[in-house]
Formats: sequence, C-alpha cells, structure tokens
Amino acid sequence: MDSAIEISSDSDVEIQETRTNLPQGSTLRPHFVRGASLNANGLTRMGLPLPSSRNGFEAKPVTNGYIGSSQQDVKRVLPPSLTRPPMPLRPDIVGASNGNGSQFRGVYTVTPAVSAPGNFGGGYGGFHDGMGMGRVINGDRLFPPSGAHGAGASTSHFNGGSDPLHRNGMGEDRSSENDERLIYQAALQNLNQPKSEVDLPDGLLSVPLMKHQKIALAWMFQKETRSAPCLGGILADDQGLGKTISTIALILKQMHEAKSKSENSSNQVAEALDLDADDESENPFVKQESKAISVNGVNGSFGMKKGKDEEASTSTRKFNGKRPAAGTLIVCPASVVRQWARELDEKVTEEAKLSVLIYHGGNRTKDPTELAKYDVVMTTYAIVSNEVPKKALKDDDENDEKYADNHGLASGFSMSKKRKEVLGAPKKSKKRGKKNADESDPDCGALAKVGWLRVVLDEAQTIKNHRTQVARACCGLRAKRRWCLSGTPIQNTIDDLYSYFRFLRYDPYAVYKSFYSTIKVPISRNSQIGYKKLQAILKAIMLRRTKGTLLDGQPIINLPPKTINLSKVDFSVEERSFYTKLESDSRSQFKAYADAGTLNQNYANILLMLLRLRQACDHPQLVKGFSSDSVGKESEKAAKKLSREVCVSLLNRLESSPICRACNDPPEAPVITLCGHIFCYQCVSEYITGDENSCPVCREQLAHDVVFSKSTLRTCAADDIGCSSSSHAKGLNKAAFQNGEFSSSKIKTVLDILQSLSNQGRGPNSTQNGGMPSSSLPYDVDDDDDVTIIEQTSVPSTPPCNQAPVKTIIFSQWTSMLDVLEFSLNEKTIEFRRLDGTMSLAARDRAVKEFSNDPDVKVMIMSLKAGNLGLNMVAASHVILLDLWWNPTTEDQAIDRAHRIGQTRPVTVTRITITNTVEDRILALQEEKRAMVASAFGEDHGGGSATRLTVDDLKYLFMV
Ligand SMILES: Nc1ncnc2c1ncn2[C@@H]1O[C@H](COP(=O)(O)OP(=O)(O)OP(=O)(O)O)[C@@H](O)[C@H]1O
Repeated sequence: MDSAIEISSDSDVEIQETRTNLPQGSTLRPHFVRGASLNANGLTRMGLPLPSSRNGFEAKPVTNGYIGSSQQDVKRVLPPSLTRPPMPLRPDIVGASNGNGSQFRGVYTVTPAVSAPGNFGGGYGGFHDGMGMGRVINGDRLFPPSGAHGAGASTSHFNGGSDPLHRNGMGEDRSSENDERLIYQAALQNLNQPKSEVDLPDGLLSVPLMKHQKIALAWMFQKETRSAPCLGGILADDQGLGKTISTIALILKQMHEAKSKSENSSNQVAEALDLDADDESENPFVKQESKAISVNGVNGSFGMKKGKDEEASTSTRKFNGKRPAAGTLIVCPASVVRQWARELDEKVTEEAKLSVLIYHGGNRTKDPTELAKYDVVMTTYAIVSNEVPKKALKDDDENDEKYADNHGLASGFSMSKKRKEVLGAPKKSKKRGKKNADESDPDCGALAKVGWLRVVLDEAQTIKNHRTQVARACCGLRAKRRWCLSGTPIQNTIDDLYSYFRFLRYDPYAVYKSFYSTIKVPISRNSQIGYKKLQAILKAIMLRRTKGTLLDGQPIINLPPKTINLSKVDFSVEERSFYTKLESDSRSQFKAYADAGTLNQNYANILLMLLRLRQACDHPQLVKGFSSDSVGKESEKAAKKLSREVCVSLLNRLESSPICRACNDPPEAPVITLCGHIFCYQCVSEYITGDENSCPVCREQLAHDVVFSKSTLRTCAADDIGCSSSSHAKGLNKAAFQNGEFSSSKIKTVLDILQSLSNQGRGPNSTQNGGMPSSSLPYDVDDDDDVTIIEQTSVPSTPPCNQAPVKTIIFSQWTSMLDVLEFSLNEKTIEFRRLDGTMSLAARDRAVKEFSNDPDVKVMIMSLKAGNLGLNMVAASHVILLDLWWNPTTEDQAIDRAHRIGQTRPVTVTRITITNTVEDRILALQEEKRAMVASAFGEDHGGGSATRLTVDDLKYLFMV
C-alpha cells in the first residue's frame, strides 16, 4: 500500500468511542480518523495526488500519532496545545450505532457562535478566525493557545531566510519589498480583528452597509493601496454575510475617491494615476475616455444603457496604447451572474448607477475597447477559461514531481503520463503551448486584451486547484487589483491556498517553491510554529468573519436559528433486496480487484460502483437507467453521420473510463464529446449553455451536436452492441416506475415532509422555536462553526407561520433523481420550479424569481452542482438534502442559500439518508472531512495532510 500521511489528533479518542458504540455486525472503519481524500466535487482519486490535494508534509516520527495500517504510514506530531478533551460524536454517527435499524433524528441547532472579543475567535483575529474555521463547542471557540494572539510568535520563528531552500534562492527573483519576512513581520504587528470602518457617502448605495460590511470596506480599500503586500486579497466571510455588497461598495468608493481627487487636484490625479498603473505593464497608462453607462436592469441581454451623465465615472482608467484599460471584472459561476447584476441594480442608487455588461452568450462582443467602456463587466469562469491564455505551469509541474517524491506519495498513485492519457488529457502540442502563452493570438478573447483595474473572483474556490485550466486562465488575466471572494476558501488542503496566492500575485508565496519552503516545510517541521507563520501570512491578505463572529460583543448579524435534522429512513423490502444484491456484487468485485492487486488500475470502476450504491439509496431506478437519454435530437442526428468506427471508438471510451472531466466524479448521464472527453451531461451542458462553446480540457468547439450518450452511440453502432435491448430496458424501467412498482423511500419521505409542512403552515399552533424540543440535550460538536447538536425524538415542526408561504428547496446531486422527484410532485400537484446545470441562465433566473415571488410555487428542486453557490433564496425556510455529497462544505453552501441575510424565519434542514447502507459510511467520511477542514484552519494542525482516499477508505466504504 502507498504510504499515507496521518493526522494524529485527539479526535482519535472520539473515534474509539464511536467504535465501541457501533452496532454488532457493523464494519469498523480501520482508518476512521485518517484523512479522507475528498475533493470539492467528490472523491479524489484513490491515492492519486490530484493537484489540489498534494501531500506536502514531511514524515515525522510518531509520538502520539494514529497508528495506520501501513508501516510506512507517516505520522504527524501535534502541538501540545491541541490536546483537548474528547468530543462527543455527531448524532449521525451515534445514530448509525443504534444498530436496531430504528430511525434516528439528530437535530443540529445553530446558535450564534459566541466568541468573546479578544479571544481570537471573536471574529477576525488571525489565523483561526482569520481563516474562519474556528470550531465552536457549546458556543465557545476552541483555539490552541498558540493561536490566541501574535505576541508569542517570535519573528525568529518565521525566519524564512534560515530556510535552506529559501536561502538557496528559490524565491530569489523577488524584490526585497516583497520579502516574505517583511510581510509577516508587518502582519504580526496587528493580529487583531480590524475595527476601522469606512462608509460610503450618502446617495451611492440604496441600503445602509452593516457594521461588518463597513469594516470590510475599510479593509478592502486599504488593501488596494501600495502599502499592501499585494493589491487585493481574500474576502472570506461566511456565505451570505454580504461579500457582494462589500465588493460593490469598494467599487463605488474607489470611483468616488478617484473622481473627487481628479476634481480637486492635479497632483492628486497624478498620484491616482500612479496607483492605477498596471504593474504588469511596462507602459504607463494614458488617459482613457470614459462614459457613464447605467446598468440595463437585470433582465434581457444586460446590454448597456447610457446614463444620464456623460461625465467621467470610472476614475483613472487609462489606455496604455496597446491594451484598453477597463474597470472591474467580476468572474463568477454562471448560476450567479444575474444575481450579481440584480445586486448591482438594486443596491446602487439611480444617481450612482454603474455601467454593467454581462459578458456572456454567443453574441458577446469581440472588441476589447467595448469592454473598457463599462464600470463593471461580469462573466463566468468558463468564459475566462476559454478566452484567456493560461498561465504556464512549467515550474509547478517540475515541483509536483519533485515534491511528491519528498512527501511519500506512492508512485503508483501519481498522475502518470499514462493515466493522463487514459483520462483523455490532451497531449500538449507545441502549437497549443505557444497559443496559450500568447495573448495576441486571434483566438484569445476580448477579456484577455484589456487591462483590468480590478478582477474579482466570486466563489473563488473554483480555482483552488491551481493546475486546472480555469485557475491558470484566471491567473492569466491582466489586472491591477485582484480579489478572491469565498465563504469556503479551503476545502481540501493547504495547497488550496497556493492557487489564491498565485492569482493574487502574493509574493513570494505565489511561487510554488517558496510556498513549499516557507509555508509547508515549516508546518511539517514544527506545526505550531508553522501554523503561526501561516496565520500571519494569511492575516496580511485575508478577512474572514463567520455568522457567529462578535463585534463589540454583538453578533455581526442576527439570523434566525438553523436546525438540521438527520432523518434516517429504511428501505422498503423491494429496495432493500435490490440494494443488498448490488452491494454484495460490488463488494465481490472490489475484493476481486484487491486480490488481484489491481485496485489502482480500477479506480474509475470502483468509483462507479460507489456511485451506483449511492444512487440506489435515492431510487433504484437511477441505477437501472430510468433517466431518459439526456442528449437531444441534434446529437442523434450528428451521431448518424459518424462512421461506425468512430461511434464504436467513442462508445468504448465512454464505457471504459467513466470519470467526468469537470467534476471528477463518475459521470451522471455520461456523455462523450467528439474530442473524446467524458462528462456528466449536466457538467458539459454548463459549458454549452454558458455559450463558452469549448471543451474545458482541449478547447475544441462544443455544441449539442458533438456530445453523445451511450445509447446514441449504441444506436449508431447498433448491430454489434445491442442498442435495442438498452432502450427496451429503459422503457420497461420507466413503465415500472410509473406504475409505482418501485417506489423510493426517500421520495416518500420528501412527500411526507412537504405534506406535513403544508398542514402545519395552515395550522394555528406552529411552534416558535423551529421545532426544537424543550428538553433538548446540548450536544458538543467540533465540526461546524455555529452548530450545536442536540438529540431530538419528535418530528420537527415547521417554523412559525407568518404571512409568507412555507417554501422548501430540495437538493439532489443527480438530475435523474430530480426527474423522478418531478414525477411525484406532479402527481401530487405540488407546484415547483427546477434549477439544474442543463438549463440556460435565463431559465435558471426565471426559476429562482418565480420560486421567490410566486406564492403558489412552494418547492424548488435543485441540482447541488448548479445551485449550491451564490444564490439568494431566502423565500425558503426549509431545505431538504436528498443525498450526501462527499464534501460536507458543499452541503453547507447549499443550506446557506436560505440561511442568510434577509431570512426572517427559522430554517429547518432535513438530510435524508437510508440506514445500513453506504450512506452511513459516507456520513462518517464527512465527519473526517469536517475534521480535516478544521485541521487545515488550525484546530488540530493536521491540515493539508488529509488528502487522499486510501485503500482502507475504500475497504471501509465497501465493507471489505
Ligand atoms: N447591507 C445590506 N442591506 C440589505 N441587504 C443586504 C445587505 N448586505 C447583504 N444583503 C443581502 O443579503 C444577502 C446575502 O448577501 P450576499 O449575496 O452579498 O452574500 P455573500 O457573502 O456574497 O454570499 P455567498 O458566499 O453565498 O455568495 C443578499 O440578498 C443581499 O442583498
């Protein structure tokens, strides 16, 4: 087995307790506290060092480490400050231990996490809270004393110069101005929560900024000055705290200041000019003609609308002769583009209206000077990925290999050339390399041909893997000021940070060698000191407040409570028998791979088996292929024109390598592009409907007529492969489903919940406490910032009923589950809307609006992939999660669509899982994932090591 780096933490104690509680016959997970290797979208490859999950720690002798199964396993030494009492388990784990199949309902109630000011957890105060993942136990944050303040952090501890790697000049090309020692020494001088506030002059925003937003504005404004280590930073406030409005305020503030300066003094203009000069350009900017153009509402094409004033509105943007200088570029997921537009429209007054362009769609301009006319341009990550030359990875590629060796990554798990080819990675042609590096290439889009004053990456975790096309493209954007907005900046490992540093040009950490030698090596040598150093490094560029952060002793926002129910239901007899057979077949197959020593080679197959088990928990028909063929007529027509050889070859490929190149999970409704890359239909649709029109892997043109499903290809290669049986089976399954022969326990549970909400919503006696029993027992937990778990035995009741109708969002990660659900909702005449990745942006926007505004629309069914980020859906006070996502932060993000500013009612969340299935074990993995994230943010200093799904993880999942 490969070597694996272990987190040695006090959570071992917790796990041992769990083991004693497990029911007879339950499979104990040998590596329960080991770092699970999950990525944001799902599993990382078994031991495969996905770029975002590289292990970067040196081996340490074991002192109090967890004893792994391999003798080569490497242990991590915990600082003494991190030995804390064992923490009780989450009810889901305990629930799994009941062993009697009885339903268990754990309730997680959000109480504002109280953290006293000065307690380092009292908001933004440095690494822990600065990173924002300080855990709350009974309302108190736990931090190691080492992180309580910066006083104990002698700068000598941070002497990067003593680092041989550093001394050897790996970062030697950086100026002394950027010397990391200066940066963190400066940062150490003020590790307290920023308190300075700045407000906008009256008349710019239509709503007042909240106190924490004024602090954010002051902080952001200051970070855009030359005194900062890089111009910009990471605003990492919790989801829903108003990162959007803070950013809009920054844009307005900077424009207002620049305008005042230019009116007042020519000297000041000169200063402003200097401040805005593009430091990546040799030529100073020259004055640009600017126009005031107001945003054209939030509907239609978002074209420009000339403002009343034609006076200069965009401060100091200038042309440099070669590249037009443009304003602010907002890059965000397609699903939130219109929401940004709406915020800009609604939150900015008529007088201060910004000119806004949504740069999206097939008809988008190719003229860079056109982009330069707007104050704000909004676009999607996919378009950036398509249009902007990728920043070269040469250095990092070398590093990856070199450092992987250093960190005990088994060679068999490395992303070998062979593996890349299997997965369809394009061979790098010299031509492409050149093309990527040259923005004068005619294929390079308008986005890359302007110099931006400011680039803002919303949901910046999208670039957490610095090797991806999208991350490299974002890095390639020319910009003076750079911002990352993310409520979940670290999802997997410390390496996630590297990608942000690289984008931000946060020298010297923007060079992997320096990041490695100045951050990762110190952590591995002495985690306590190393993390203090990271704390300081982050402090200089990151602001993070959670919903529980206190300002002057008061919570920064007063949100109604959030209650999370874990609803464990059992299968029907038919479902159980179907599942049991599937599980035992999968286990046998897994054992066969294990016995043959071919687990690595069969990684994709193993994930596919897991996918089927997970889907079977939702509805057996998902496994049996109920879902209708995703691709449309265009695809079928085009497939008929392909030669049989091409069809067979594509089909073979589609059947042999089932990993989606977008989400890294086995694809749902798998399709293959003509260029040979495999995706979930939903994932590839994001690229097509987003009008980016190009394959995220190789940039080949994409459209619906170059995307083929298995059944379409089978039809074309009919005789040998037997398409007829497949479509027959599909018809049969659908018929079976429609006849109700195979109902799903989860669907029934959803309908019961909706029914009960509908009844309770009408009733006069709704409780005032969101369904919390009066005798609730406090339940400690360390895995969520602001959640306390209590045990509840009664069915949660609905929140208090006020005038607004009770609305529910239902999430599933599979569109086929949404299909099935649709059928049941229609049958019960429940009015709903749907949002998934295959829909156009306009259709998604319409669905959100109708759900929010139409009192008759009580339900929104959403794909977790398309709908978990950014959207404001406070009309809903109930959230149902139909299935478990590997990474719990994804679920948290989904829940926060409803639990955010603007929510006036308690929010109830129901996670539905099936007992005695793989879902029990995924819940346990999620616990590990939460623990890993906590580690990464300083709770147990194990961060960055928990990055891989090991063979033992898989054995656990398959109960082998
Ligand atoms: N000062 C304010 N006054 C009124 N409404 C506000 C204010 N600040 C934020 N909001 C509203 O709160 C909601 C959440 O804000 P926003 O979308 O900016 O949060 P966010 O931090 O960007 O969330 P996410 O991380 O999920 O994208 C929005 O509907 C926004 O309009």
